[in-house]
Amino acid sequence: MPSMATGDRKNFNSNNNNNHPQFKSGVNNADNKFDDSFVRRKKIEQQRRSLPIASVEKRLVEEVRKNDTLIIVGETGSGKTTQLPQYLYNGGFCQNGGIIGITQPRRVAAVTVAKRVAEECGVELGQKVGYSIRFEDMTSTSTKIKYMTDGLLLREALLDPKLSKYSVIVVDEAHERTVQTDVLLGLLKGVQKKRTQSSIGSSNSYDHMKKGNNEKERFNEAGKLNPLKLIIMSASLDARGFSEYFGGAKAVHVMGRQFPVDILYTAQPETDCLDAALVTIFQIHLEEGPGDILVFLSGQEEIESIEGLVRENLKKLPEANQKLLIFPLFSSLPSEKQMKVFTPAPVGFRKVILATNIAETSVTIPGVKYVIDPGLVKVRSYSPDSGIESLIVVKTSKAQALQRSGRAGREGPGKCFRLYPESRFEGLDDSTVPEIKRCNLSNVILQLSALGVDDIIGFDFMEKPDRMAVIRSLELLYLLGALTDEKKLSDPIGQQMARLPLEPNDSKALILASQFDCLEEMLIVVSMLSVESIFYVPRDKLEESRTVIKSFSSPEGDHLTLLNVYRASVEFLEKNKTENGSDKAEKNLRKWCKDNFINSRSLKHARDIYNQIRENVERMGLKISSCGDDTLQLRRCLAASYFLNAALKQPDGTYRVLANGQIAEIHPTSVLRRTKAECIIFYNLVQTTRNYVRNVTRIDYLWLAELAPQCYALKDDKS
Ligand SMILES: Nc1ncnc2c1ncn2[C@@H]1O[C@H](COP(=O)(O)OP(=O)(O)OP(=O)(O)O)[C@@H](O)[C@H]1O
Repeated sequence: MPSMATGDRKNFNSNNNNNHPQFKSGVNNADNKFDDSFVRRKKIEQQRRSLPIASVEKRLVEEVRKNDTLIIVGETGSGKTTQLPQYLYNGGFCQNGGIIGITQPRRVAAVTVAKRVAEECGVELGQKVGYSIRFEDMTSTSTKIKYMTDGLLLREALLDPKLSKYSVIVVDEAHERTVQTDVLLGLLKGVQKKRTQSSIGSSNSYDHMKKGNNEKERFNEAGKLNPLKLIIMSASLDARGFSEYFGGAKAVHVMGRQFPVDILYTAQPETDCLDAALVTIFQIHLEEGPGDILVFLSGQEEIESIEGLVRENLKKLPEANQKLLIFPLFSSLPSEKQMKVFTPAPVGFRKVILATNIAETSVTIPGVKYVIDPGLVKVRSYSPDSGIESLIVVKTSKAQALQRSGRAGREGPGKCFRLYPESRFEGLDDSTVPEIKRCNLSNVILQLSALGVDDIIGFDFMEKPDRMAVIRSLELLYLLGALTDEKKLSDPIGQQMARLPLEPNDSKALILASQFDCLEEMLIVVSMLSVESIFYVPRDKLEESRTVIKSFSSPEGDHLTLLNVYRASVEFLEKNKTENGSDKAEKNLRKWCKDNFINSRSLKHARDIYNQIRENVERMGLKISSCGDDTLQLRRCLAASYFLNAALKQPDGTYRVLANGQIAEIHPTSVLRRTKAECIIFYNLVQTTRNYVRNVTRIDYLWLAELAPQCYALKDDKS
């Protein structure tokens, strides 16, 4: 655990190679008291006009008109994400009823950018400007500029293979090369071809299109679907690679950054990054001028650990120096708490935001002037040999470092403190290894199969995934019964799995649960697992929370514990509704959550997800029945669905994953951490300093051969 002696400092070397002209004064928190909506609109207008991209608006619109595919590279903060869609809208790209769709790799970016653009346009969010992310749709029939996650657009392609409602699609932050982006790029290439060739008579999508209001107008005079304009965008893009992939597509560079960012490096390598981050936070707080601090950390654990340390150290400072507000930001944090980060600090206070890389691209956090970058990131990693996907901490790439420093200097000049020497920066990889090269591909394969792509190896990927990883994922889908011997989507299981917006294992669990008569319970379990951190325990209440949380614990494991929490909350809510009415009941539920150390937003999110998946399975005609208190059925169903995540206890108390021999421990947050069941199934494996399995349930070893004979019948893995 890092500690900080008063007076600790880090020595930084500055490498300010920004030869930028003098900048205008930035927006300052102190202005807030004058912020009425008129002043704010004026300020926004002025800000928009001063963005580097503003000077090339006409040229960009012209280039999009002339080229079906365009690659745009421009510095972070130059205005690509917020401005280009507005330019295209004003340039008439929505006139024929089409929509401009902009994809983002992350939900938080899609939401916050849409909010900003709606504000810039002076419209209500969800009208002309909206966003759509999994389980949350903030669009309407009037939406013309739609921000969304790349995964969401992929799902839309399942229903409308020609993406016919879009006139333009902008793939933003393409440098991140998430697996969804890569699949999307291949798909969009195909869509462009189809759109160019299609005509009313032969178009399958015409029936689909007739349903809309103005949709017929999207056909040109020759009766063809208008071509799809495709824009690939980023600050740190290998423009040549993308251009080659798109058959020599034109690349344009938007020059200039709005404000300079001074880059500083530590003089020496840091052995303890958390400690270095902590010292740097206080160094900035005590020595630098006004401005908020954004710190990039690798995960929730590190964030919570630093949060506690900052609080402790803050108390030791004179009262005048204690005006530092701490905001965590990570993906499983309830969205309400995530959004708090974006509200300005009160006058005289400084914010410090402790974030994972969800704050790395696209987002502008108002007030941030200082960025602290320890240079590490947690990524998905997949071993085709073991078939196990895990999370590991690795060094960032140069592109990521650039994106991180780009979060400063958006409203005024900024500083980025890299917690490593400059020589290490030089040695970093230019760009991040595409996720498709390091993740389990079963979901991608399932989605592509549903789109009629059976030959995954032959699919037009920008970079081909590892052959072995494809084979492993095909195997998994085959074992789950989603694919036939001919590698086609099976009917009905594969078809049903592809229709559910979930990972293949979860979809299979729901389908099987209808046969095990426990779909009601499995819907709850899968929804609760989708939101990750249901319990929220402040650091100073660890002891107290243990007793409270114990009242929900099931000796059978975490899945049943989550079920207990959900059921208890529904019971509380229903009873309260009868006594106090809906609004009061919801309010009381939030208090109940707080008293029980439950994250109320996560629980609400789980309820929303539950309702949505329930609708999905109802539409699919699955039988929804409940096993009541017969939880044996539910555990057997979990074993039948997550059989590849089965593990056996070893004499030393660790567990051996049966499918690949990997050794892991039960995560400290699991209710089975102390009881040590003989045989378990787990939901996921996390690799930090050790291997941990999370969300664990006790099962009977013999069930595996009975319920998953395709995997276990002939083996005797107990030896
Ligand atoms: N929510 C916001 N609040 C205040 N200013 C904002 C907000 N969103 C954007 N801006 C302003 O608009 C500028 C351009 O933002 P935009 O996201 O369009 O840039 P970008 O070129 O896409 O950057 P990046 O490559 O980092 O995503 C920012 O630098 C900032 O000055």
